[in-house]
Amino acid sequence: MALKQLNIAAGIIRNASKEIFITQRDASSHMAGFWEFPGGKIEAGETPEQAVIRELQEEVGIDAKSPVLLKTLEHRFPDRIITLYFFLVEDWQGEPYGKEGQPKRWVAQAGLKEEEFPPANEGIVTALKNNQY
Ligand SMILES: Nc1nc2c([nH]c(=O)n2[C@H]2C[C@H](O)[C@@H](COP(=O)(O)OP(=O)(O)OP(=O)(O)O)O2)c(=O)[nH]1
Ligand SMILES: [Mg+2]
Repeated sequence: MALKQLNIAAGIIRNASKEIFITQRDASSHMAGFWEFPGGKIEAGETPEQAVIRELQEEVGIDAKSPVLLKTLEHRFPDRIITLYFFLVEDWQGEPYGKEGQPKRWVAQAGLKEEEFPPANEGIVTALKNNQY
């Protein structure tokens, strides 16, 4: 069986106090219960930047301005290969919230924990913790 190939755009929403807005994945979803940077699948005909702007409107209710691509990571799960495009979002309109009813919280960048995120996020979480971005 061919592996599913998914392209995902996610937003690292960071405020002036160096806190990052994260949300928890639904119990019924892939990677259920893990915390994530809000985002989702890049649709046909969309650029990763267009996708992250749309996903942040849909999931957390903000209009992201000038997202900056920080890092692209590929991860192979038993049933799928995903490519993740992580964007830094420091400029937006609105106040992020769990628009789909998902739990959310602001967490200090230095207090991020790799084990709270899906395995594909390890590289980006470590880089953020180490103040690489
Ligand atoms: N948004 C997001 N997804 C992540 C992260 N890390 C990670 O492995 N993923 C994986 C989990 C999922 O397999 C995939 C995201 O897909 P998704 O289910 O959120 O897609 P979507 O928002 O378009 O949702 P849907 O329309 O299919 O319900 O990427 C992350 O930090 N943020
Ligand atoms: Mg999503």
